[in-house]
Amino acid sequence: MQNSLYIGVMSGTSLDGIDIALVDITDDNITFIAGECYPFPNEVKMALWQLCQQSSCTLLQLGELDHRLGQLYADSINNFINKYHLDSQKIGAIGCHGQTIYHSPNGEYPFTMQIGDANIIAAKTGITTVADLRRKDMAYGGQGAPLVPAFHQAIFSAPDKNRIILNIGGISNITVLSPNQPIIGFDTGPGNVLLDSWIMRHLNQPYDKDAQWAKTGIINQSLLQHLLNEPYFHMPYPKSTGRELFNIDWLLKKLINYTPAPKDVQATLVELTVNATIQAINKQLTLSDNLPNELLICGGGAKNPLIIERFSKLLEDWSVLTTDQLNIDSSFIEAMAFAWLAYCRIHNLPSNITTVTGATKAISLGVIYPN
Ligand SMILES: Nc1ncnc2c1ncn2[C@@H]1O[C@H](COP(=O)(O)OP(=O)(O)OP(=O)(O)O)[C@@H](O)[C@H]1O
Ligand SMILES: CC(=O)N[C@H]1[C@@H]2OC[C@@H](O2)[C@@H](O)[C@@H]1O[C@H](C)C(=O)O
Repeated sequence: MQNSLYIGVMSGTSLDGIDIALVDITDDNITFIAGECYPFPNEVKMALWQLCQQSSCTLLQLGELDHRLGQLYADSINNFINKYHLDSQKIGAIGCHGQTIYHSPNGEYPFTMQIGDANIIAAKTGITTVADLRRKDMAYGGQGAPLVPAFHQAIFSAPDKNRIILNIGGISNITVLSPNQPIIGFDTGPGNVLLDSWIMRHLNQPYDKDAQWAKTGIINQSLLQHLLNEPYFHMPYPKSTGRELFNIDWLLKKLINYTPAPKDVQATLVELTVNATIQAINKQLTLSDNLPNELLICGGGAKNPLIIERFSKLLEDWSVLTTDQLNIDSSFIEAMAFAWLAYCRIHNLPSNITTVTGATKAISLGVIYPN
């Protein structure tokens, strides 16, 4: 009998750390078993932050960071295996996203770059590892992102409602599951990336826990409209973005000629995250008529009470929930998705959705690194 346990590993655009999920996957069942988050050591976080912010480094720095992240992923997985007393022989495969350091899907030579050497993961854990999960989609003309919609379809499809899954990580992305309609999914824009950068700049904190600071501010409507004029928000899908566009420099440029108090900027940035998504839902989607609409939120933003409050208020006819309310831990959905992508690759099942990424072919994503 084939092993049905898979490990998924995700470190995302927030640069906060490594999420690991253990998932039991068979042809007709996907069950979350356990999840852990391993924060990055501060110097690794700083090195990644600088690399992503400046988009430049020496080849030596890049090579060493690729190796170091490979080791960090492997050590975190081994800790996870020990903590849950797992037998590595019983793990079908590890699916590791790696760390995106640049994503450029629309240039003359489109590319997406994830680091964290998967050879090291396979060697140190003794488990077959699947990585490089985005580039095959790009080779077929796709955006290489977002990839989670296929997984969302596998676990969240419902015949009797229009369900939108919203992941609010550093960047936000949606998956639209509407009965009898093709699946749509794209990045809506910033999730937490600007919120984190702004509070770091002003209060030297990595994030605004429970929106305590944003709640003291007042939304600046004219700044909000100015931010919402960003052309990315108005581009048709398929589309994907990242820290290359939405970063502190983007925000500082937009703030020229505006002088709100820093706490008001924080409040306005929460509203930007919420409104960019609502604008995308209202202007770019056609949902099946006469069905109830549900917004299902996951990712770190699901822990932000102000974000949830604003969505509930602005989508008053909708049911606004977090995936935790469906008993699926909102912190580990992306990591679960990479376990599932590994399962698909090992079984040679297609795992991209062409209507989402724009690829010309549905294909089994990822490269297998045997141990
Ligand atoms: N209690 C909380 N209050 C407010 N914000 C929170 C809270 N907990 C987490 N967050 C936010 O969530 C972020 C982390 O989200 P997540 O782990 O989904 O990011 P990620 O995996 O890097 O994302 P992605 O790959 O989807 O861009 C933190 O940086 C922080 O901004
Ligand atoms: C290039 C890249 O790493 N993109 C991430 C990022 O983080 C959120 C959003 O932007 C999404 O497009 C994607 O991650 C998830 C896991 C995805 O591919 O679905």
